[in-house]
Amino acid sequence: MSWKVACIQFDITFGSPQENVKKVEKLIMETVQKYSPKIIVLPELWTTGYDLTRLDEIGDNNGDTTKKTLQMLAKKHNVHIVGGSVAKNTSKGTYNTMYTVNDEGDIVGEYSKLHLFQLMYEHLYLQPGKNDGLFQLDGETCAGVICYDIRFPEWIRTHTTGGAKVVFVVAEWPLSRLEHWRALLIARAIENQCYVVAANRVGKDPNNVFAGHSMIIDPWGEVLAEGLEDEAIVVSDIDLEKVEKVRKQIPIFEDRKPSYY
Ligand SMILES: O=C(O)CCC(=O)C(=O)O
Repeated sequence: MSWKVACIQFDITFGSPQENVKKVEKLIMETVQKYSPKIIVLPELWTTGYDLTRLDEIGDNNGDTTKKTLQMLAKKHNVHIVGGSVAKNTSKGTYNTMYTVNDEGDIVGEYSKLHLFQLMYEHLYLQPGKNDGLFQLDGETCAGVICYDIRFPEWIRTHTTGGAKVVFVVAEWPLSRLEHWRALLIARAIENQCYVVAANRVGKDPNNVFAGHSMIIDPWGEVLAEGLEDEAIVVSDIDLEKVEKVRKQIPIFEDRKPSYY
């Protein structure tokens, strides 16, 4: 199985869902026209940005509007969409939630960020998720995680021991820690012998400048495509058979000693 994947890295208008939805509709159309990808990946909190103090007002009730929008776009353009994440408002609080929709418009994945990033005050405004990020696309097991999650190798390992061959990462990662972003993503790909497909926003908000540098990394740790710090579509083909090849060459999953860890 080979897929063309496209990460759309763009600047998010702070606290303005309507504007951001319009922009994403246009960007998805352009991406499909230019590259015909099988999968499109969006960044974290792409409808609101980090306007955390106003999430009650600008978050999405149960994610309903986001789900409808992504379903409509996936069907219209015949593309799977790993829909970044949005603020989902519920009676139990607000979650930072990723929806994945297949090209038939079915919601195949819903994951709410588990590790909340205290440095950006997420723990004061958001609830941690309780489910894993595994989902199926074209019969292949994939996983989705959100930004700070990549600092927790045990979490990503849970997904790859659960069968994931591709780990999608969606983020609003600041430029000041760009080298952490790059190193952590490459390490997660090497240690799990999986593809890592990571979409990060660019631009700035009142508190941060964001790094961009969306990356597509193969199971050997080679960077197949990488953005810079401006708006871009980062595209590569990924061949899922390479996961098996690398796992045979250095059989990490066979050689693990989980009873000692
Ligand atoms: O871990 C980091 O340095 C950045 C994490 C982050 O920005 C986030 O989770 O939103």
